[in-house]
Amino acid sequence: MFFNAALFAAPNKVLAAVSGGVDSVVLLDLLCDLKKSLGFTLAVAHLNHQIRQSAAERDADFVENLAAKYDLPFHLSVKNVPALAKQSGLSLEDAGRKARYEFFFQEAQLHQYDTLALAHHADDQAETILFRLLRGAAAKGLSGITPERREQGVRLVRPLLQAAKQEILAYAAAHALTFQEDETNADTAYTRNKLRLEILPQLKEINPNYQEGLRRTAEILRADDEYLDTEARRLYAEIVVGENPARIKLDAVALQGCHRALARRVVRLAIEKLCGALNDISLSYIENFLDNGLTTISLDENGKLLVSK
Ligand SMILES: Nc1ncnc2c1ncn2[C@@H]1O[C@H](COP(=O)(O)OP(=O)(O)OP(=O)(O)O)[C@@H](O)[C@H]1O
Repeated sequence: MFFNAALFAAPNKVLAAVSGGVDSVVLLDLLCDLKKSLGFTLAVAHLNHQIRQSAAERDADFVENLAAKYDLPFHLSVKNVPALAKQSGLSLEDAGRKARYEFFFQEAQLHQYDTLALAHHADDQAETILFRLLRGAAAKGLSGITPERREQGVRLVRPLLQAAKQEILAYAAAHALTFQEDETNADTAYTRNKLRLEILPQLKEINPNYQEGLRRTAEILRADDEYLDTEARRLYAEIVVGENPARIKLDAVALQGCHRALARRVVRLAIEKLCGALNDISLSYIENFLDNGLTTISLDENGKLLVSK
């Protein structure tokens, strides 16, 4: 299935996250087409990360013009991601992701969009799973990108998750769609690019259906993860002894006494409650927290994560 149209229905108010790259340009074109037959509401959101100034402005202008071409409302935010990364100690990639999702949720809530559509595709899925596997990950990380989930009252959907990059490029060519190229995508100094450009093609030679194998593994792990997550949420409610938007304290004895599989999840849940949609928490961070008998997670005034006894 190239595009999962079943994720959309008439009363939906959809906000499409458009970076200007080919994936989200194709997503927007498909959504506009579907809107004609289903009649849902559609708008475009773009975040200017200010990472490479001239390219960032070029992308923002491009997406604004694209929204105008389709006659859609356009929501823009500009965030100084390099400064945010410095303040918080996050990588540029993580700080950009955090800023992006905060903006998407804010806009969705402000304008009552119930659905946020993102253009992740099958190659992103394979790349994400392998990247996390190499770095060390639990079932949640290896269950990959979810096609549909709910967060902060908004439904996040990825209708292109089963589409291969080649199919997306072919659609763009067939419909004469123009898009912006990200020059850094070709730079194999970045691990993710090296995976995408060098390793994934070799995996394809070994098994042309490797993406399907990874997809199936991810699906099984997702079900395991959902079950354990429900248990962890129940446990969290029992062992949290203090909770406010900047600080969470867990009961030390209860945390040390429960199974490591659940303890890891309780700590992750606490971090997610403080950091919102930052979903790439490293496994070693959580292991250190538990190994050192820590109980408290907090955010300093710059949004930096701190842990203590
Ligand atoms: N600057 C942006 N403005 C609006 N939407 C964006 C922007 N950057 C990315 N997106 C949306 O997020 C999707 C995923 O982007 P990308 O693959 O660059 O991010 P990622 O870091 O790999 O994934 P994620 O942010 O979900 O973890 C894009 O297809 C697009 O829908």
